[in-house]
Amino acid sequence: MLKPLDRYPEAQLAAGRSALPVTLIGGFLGAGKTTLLNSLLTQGDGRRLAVLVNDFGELNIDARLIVKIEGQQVELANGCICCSIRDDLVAGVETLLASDPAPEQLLIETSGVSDPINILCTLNQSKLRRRIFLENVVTVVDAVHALDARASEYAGLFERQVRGAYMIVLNRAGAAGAERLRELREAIGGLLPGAAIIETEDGTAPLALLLGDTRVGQSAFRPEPVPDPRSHPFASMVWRSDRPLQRAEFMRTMKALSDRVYRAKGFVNFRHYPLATLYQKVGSFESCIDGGAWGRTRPHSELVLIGLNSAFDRQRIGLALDACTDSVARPASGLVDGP
Ligand SMILES: Nc1nc2c(ncn2[C@@H]2O[C@H](COP(=O)(O)OP(=O)(O)OP(=O)(O)O)[C@@H](O)[C@H]2O)c(=O)[nH]1
Repeated sequence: MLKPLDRYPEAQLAAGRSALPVTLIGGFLGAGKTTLLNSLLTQGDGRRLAVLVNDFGELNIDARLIVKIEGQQVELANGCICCSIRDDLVAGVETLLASDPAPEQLLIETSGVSDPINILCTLNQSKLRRRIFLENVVTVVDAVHALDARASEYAGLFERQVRGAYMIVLNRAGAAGAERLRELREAIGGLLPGAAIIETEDGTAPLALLLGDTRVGQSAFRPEPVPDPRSHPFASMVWRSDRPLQRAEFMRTMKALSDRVYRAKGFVNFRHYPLATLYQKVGSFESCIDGGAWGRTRPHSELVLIGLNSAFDRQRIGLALDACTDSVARPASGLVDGP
């Protein structure tokens, strides 16, 4: 049997060309894509990695959360690489291909609303077609929240993300419980029979497994036609303020906004706290961790918020957050509409 990391040169020879292997990491909003990517980057295997990250919102928070690597990194924000910013995807990959020294592996983290099949079609139909080689398509599934997707407006997106994968990473497996995991495996099996499924907590999958020979590797991109680019029902906004946030009020407000805001992330400035705080929300899960010193940057808050189009009232969300700041007398915040 081939050792997992020996597999790529074999595949490259079989493909009869010298091409950059690409691994796509997709999955729904907050499923754990960045966490998985960081785990892979931290493990490393000696190859020079290039990373392309796409955030759906106007700010690319992920780019600030990804661990530093030796190789190159390109960040794309303000749209989704599967539909609205396809040209940017192709240009981003081109930039990475041209970097010196040349990368030996490209990892693309898609936005949480991306359809992997659509991305593969874009790459397949681009001038890059012969310069890259599809190594793996990994879809990260949030084991706690994913079953809710089946009865939601984004059920179709969930299905396409699973069907488009070569390998499924079931993240937050510990918190999901055995019964939910069983049900989820069954649902995934129905969409992608025989899928290779790895259960993880905090995205800690062995690098060798993701690049290894347990998946059914593909030597060519998929030829299917590009589906309707308007098919995902999500909207985003950025909320900013220079005024300190009252922490308890902010946490209460974010909870109250749960029916409209599914995903939120960003760095915030809590009153009486000297450091930045990285705030993250995925469904009902929230976390606040140390976001580092402000350094020369003036303390401020900057949050990306994403929710279903049908319930996403930007003005109301903005006003609710404004009301959590120290003084509402001075209008210092700015609202920016996302895609
Ligand atoms: N409890 C728990 N939290 C997790 C796990 N994996 C990720 N998280 C947290 O969930 C939040 C979202 O994780 P990310 O890795 O940023 O998710 P993502 O899929 O990249 O999110 P988007 O790119 O915004 O769609 C972060 O606060 C993570 O620390 C896990 O296995 N268990």
